[in-house]
Amino acid sequence: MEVNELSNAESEFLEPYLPTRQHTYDESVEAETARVEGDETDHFPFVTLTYASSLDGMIALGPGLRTALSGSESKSMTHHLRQRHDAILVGIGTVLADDPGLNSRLPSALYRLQPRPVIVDPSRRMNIKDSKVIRLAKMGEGKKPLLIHADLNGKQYFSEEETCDRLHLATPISGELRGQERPEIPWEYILKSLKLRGINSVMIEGGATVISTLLAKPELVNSVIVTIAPQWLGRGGVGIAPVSTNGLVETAWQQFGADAVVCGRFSVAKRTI
Ligand SMILES: NC(=O)C1=CN([C@@H]2O[C@H](COP(=O)(O)OP(=O)(O)OC[C@H]3O[C@@H](n4cnc5c(N)ncnc54)[C@H](O)[C@@H]3O)[C@@H](O)[C@H]2O)C=CC1
Ligand SMILES: Nc1nc(O)c(N)c(N[C@@H]2O[C@H](COP(=O)(O)O)[C@@H](O)[C@H]2O)n1
Repeated sequence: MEVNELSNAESEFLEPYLPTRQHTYDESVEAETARVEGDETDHFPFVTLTYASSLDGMIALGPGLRTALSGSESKSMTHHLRQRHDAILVGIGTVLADDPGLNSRLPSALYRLQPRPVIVDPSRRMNIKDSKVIRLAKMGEGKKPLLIHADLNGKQYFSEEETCDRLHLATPISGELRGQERPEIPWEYILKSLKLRGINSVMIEGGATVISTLLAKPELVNSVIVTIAPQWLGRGGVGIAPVSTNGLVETAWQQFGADAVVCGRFSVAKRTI
C-alpha cells in the first residue's frame, strides 16, 4: 500500500498527541545504559497506544489473521507516528500473525528517524531466521529489533546478537512467574526498562492482548490514536476488550481518506518526558 507524507493540516492535527522531544534515541547511548541494573526510578517513556479498528471494534478477521483495515491515508498517518517515536512495540502474537516490518516507509524517514522495534516475546517464540523486521534491519531500512524475554531465574541481562538484541527481564515478582507457561511481565517494568535504555517515547501498535491490557492501565498511557475503518469484521473477529471500563478526554478526530482517526488522552495525571 502506498505511503505518503502527511499534509501540514494532518500533522498539525496529530501534533498535540505526540511526544515533544523527538529522536532523542541513540543506539550508542543505549549500549552504555544497558549495563545499568535494578532501576528504581519512576521514569517512563511517553506512551502512545495506536491501532486500527473496524466499526464493530475488531482489529483482525480472526486469531492470527493479518487484516488490512487502514486505507492509504490513515496508513500514512501510522508511518508518520512511527517516525515520531523512539520505539515501536508489539507483542509476539502480532509478529507471528503479521510478520510486520515495523519501520517507517515515508520518504522522509531516514535511518536516524526509524523507530527501534521492540517485541514482547517472553518465551522466545520469534522465528528470527524468516522475519521481515530483521531483514529490513539488515538492509538498513529499519533498526535492529529488541526482543523482551521473561527470565524465570530472576536475572536481568542484555545480550546483543547480530540479528537482534535481547533484554531478559526478571520481574519484581519473578517468584510468582516460575512455572507459568506464559509468564506475564508487568508493563511498568517493561516501560521502565525501555526508558532506562534511552528510549524516551514508544508507540504501542498491537495486538489485541497488548492493547487490551494497556487500556486497563491508563496511568501508563499518554495518548491514544485509533483509526476507525468504515467496515464490520463480524463475530469471528479479534476485538479490543479492556478488563475495565474507561473513556478518553481532550478528544479530536479527523478524516484520513475513508477512515476516521480519533485521538485522546486518559484523565489520570500524565507524566512528561
Ligand atoms: N488492526 C491493527 O491495528 C492491529 C491488528 N493486530 C492483530 O492482532 C492480532 C494479534 O493479537 P494477539 O494475538 O493478542 O497478540 P499480541 O501481539 O497482543 O501478543 C500477545 C503475546 O505477547 C506477549 N505479551 C504481551 N504482553 C505481555 C506482558 N505484559 N508480559 C509478557 N508477555 C506479554 C505474550 O506472549 C502474549 O501471548 C493479529 O491478528 C494481528 O493481525 C495487531 C496489531 C495492530
Ligand atoms: N494502522 C494499521 N492499520 C491496519 O489496517 C493494520 N492491519 C495495522 N496493523 C499493524 O501494522 C503492522 C504491519 O505493518 P508493516 O507495514 O508490515 O510494518 C501489523 O503487524 C500491525 O502491528 N495497522
